Amino acid sequence: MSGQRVDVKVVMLGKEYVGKTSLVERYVHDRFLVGPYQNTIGAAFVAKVMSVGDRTVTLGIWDTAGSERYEAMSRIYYRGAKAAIVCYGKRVSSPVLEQEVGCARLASDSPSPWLCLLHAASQDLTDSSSFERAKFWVKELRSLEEGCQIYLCGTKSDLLEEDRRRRRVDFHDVQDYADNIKAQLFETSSKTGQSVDELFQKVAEDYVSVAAFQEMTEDKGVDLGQKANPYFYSCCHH
Ligand SMILES: Nc1nc2c(ncn2[C@@H]2O[C@H](COP(=O)(O)OP(=O)(O)OP(=O)(O)O)[C@@H](O)[C@H]2O)c(=O)[nH]1
Repeated sequence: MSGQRVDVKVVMLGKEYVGKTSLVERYVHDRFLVGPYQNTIGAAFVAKVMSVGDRTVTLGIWDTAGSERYEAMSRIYYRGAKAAIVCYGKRVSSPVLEQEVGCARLASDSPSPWLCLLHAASQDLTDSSSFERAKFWVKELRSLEEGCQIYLCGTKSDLLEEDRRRRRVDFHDVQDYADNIKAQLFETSSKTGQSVDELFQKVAEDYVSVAAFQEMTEDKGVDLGQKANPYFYSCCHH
């Protein structure tokens, strides 16, 4: 990656355990890692080269740590980002969590496996909502990073496929919220790969559209007809 130019800085934001690292893993390496949950410390960076039509676009993806302990660091990583993928998870009912929590406990190398169990449980069973945390990041980005396009991402959709009653964040409520903040909404599964490529492809396509629009306005002035597109519209305000 050294010397390679990154076209689009993308930052992954969202509560711990929501599935940000898994999303990046699925997109970049097309794999879903099973095993004990390993929280991100600080942030991780990866770049991926992709095509949009006849253009080559390099996404530079910063995967931040979801733990509130690292909140100040996440702020450093979203500076100058052109796109933010803000993740929220559907809260799921206890059978799945018990399974996940159990895995964390059994597989842990920790000398105190019960501490590990309690830690994992507190992240979902007693957690109010990762959606609230997503809103927190959206608010920050809106006020501090106006040039950053936001993509809301509902993760772990495979868990819902198993049982629709597990849905805790209503899709239509989120869609309304996404419309209000002019964000695009995706529901993904890193386990099955559902909509993961589409999400990152959209990020790159939007970058190419905006770059083309900027070139056009620099050369020929603004075509007001283009402002019917909400993405161009918000772009014109930056
Ligand atoms: N079933 C299912 N589990 C998932 C999915 N994505 C992530 N997970 C699981 O959820 C747990 C947390 O995933 P991570 O990707 O590490 O979460 P994160 O948001 O990066 O967490 P932090 O690094 O703490 O911020 C792991 O045990 C994953 O295997 C998914 O799409 N489906």
